[in-house]
Amino acid sequence: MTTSRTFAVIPAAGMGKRMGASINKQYLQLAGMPIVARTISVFENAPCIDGILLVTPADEIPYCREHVVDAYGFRKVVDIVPGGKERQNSVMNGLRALQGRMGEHDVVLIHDGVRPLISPELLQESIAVARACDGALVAVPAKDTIKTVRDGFVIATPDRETLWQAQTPQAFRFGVIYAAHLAAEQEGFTGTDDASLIERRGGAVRIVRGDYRNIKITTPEDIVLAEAFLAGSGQNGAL
Ligand SMILES: Nc1ccn([C@@H]2O[C@H](COP(=O)(O)OP(=O)(O)OP(=O)(O)O)[C@@H](O)[C@H]2O)c(=O)n1
Ligand SMILES: C[C@](O)(CO)[C@H](O)COP(=O)(O)O
Repeated sequence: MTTSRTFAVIPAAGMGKRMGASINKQYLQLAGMPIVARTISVFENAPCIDGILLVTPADEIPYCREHVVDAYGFRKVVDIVPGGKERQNSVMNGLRALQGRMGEHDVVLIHDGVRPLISPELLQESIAVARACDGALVAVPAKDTIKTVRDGFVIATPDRETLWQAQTPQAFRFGVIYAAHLAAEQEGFTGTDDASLIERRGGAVRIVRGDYRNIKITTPEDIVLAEAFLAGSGQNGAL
C-alpha cells in the first residue's frame, strides 16, 4: 500500500498594490515576523503537511529564500517557483512544479501567502473533506447584505442565507485540481479562486466552515486587525 502525501501550494507572487507599501506586502512585519513567514510556519508545524511549494515573483526568489525560508529554517519548503500574471497562473506554476512529486489521489492545499491566521485544525479538516469529494473550500457565512450593482444602480439583493465568503485553504485531490487548472488555461477562463475551476466543470465542492479571523492581508488596516487577533490569541511573538 502506498502512503498518501499532502502538499501545500502557497501563492505569494502578487504585487500587493492595494497595500501601497514600499516593499511587497508579504514581507511586511506582522507582530515581529514577515507575513509570509508567519503563513508558512503554520504549514511547517502541521504534522499533516509533507511539503510546501512556494510561488513568488521571479525576481524575489533569492530574497525569499534568504530572508524567509533560510532565515526561519523552513525545512518543508521543497522549492520556490516564479508566479504568473494572475493568482490562477501562479497557482498553476506551483501545481506544475509538484507534478512529479504527487500521485493523482494525494491532496494539495492551496493557501494565500497573505492569510497568516489560518489554524492547523482547519488544515486537517480541509484535507479530510478533500479526500471524500472534489474539493474542500474554507468559507464563512456573509455577515452583510450583499447587493449586485451595475452602473451605480442595484439590480439584485441575493438571499444572504445562500452567500458565503470564500477563504483559503482550498483543498483538492491533486489529479482533480490539476485537470481543472489545465482546462481553465486551455479555455481562457480566469477565476478568482481555485474551487471555481472545479465548480464550472460540475464538480462537488464542500464547504468547511472557516474563521472570521482568517483574513487576507490586503490593505493597511488589515495589519492592525491581524495584530489584534494575534494578541488576543496570545501568539504575537516571533517564532
Ligand atoms: N499574480 C498573482 C497575484 C496574487 N498572488 C497571490 O495570491 C494571494 C491573494 O492575492 P491578493 O491578496 O489579491 O494579492 P495581490 O495580488 O498581491 O494584491 P493587489 O491586488 O493589491 O496587488 C496573495 O498571497 C498573492 O501574493 C499570486 O501568487 N500571483
Ligand atoms: C482565493 C481568495 O483568497 C478567496 O477569497 C481570493 O479570491 C484571492 O484574492 P484576489 O484578490 O481575488 O486575488
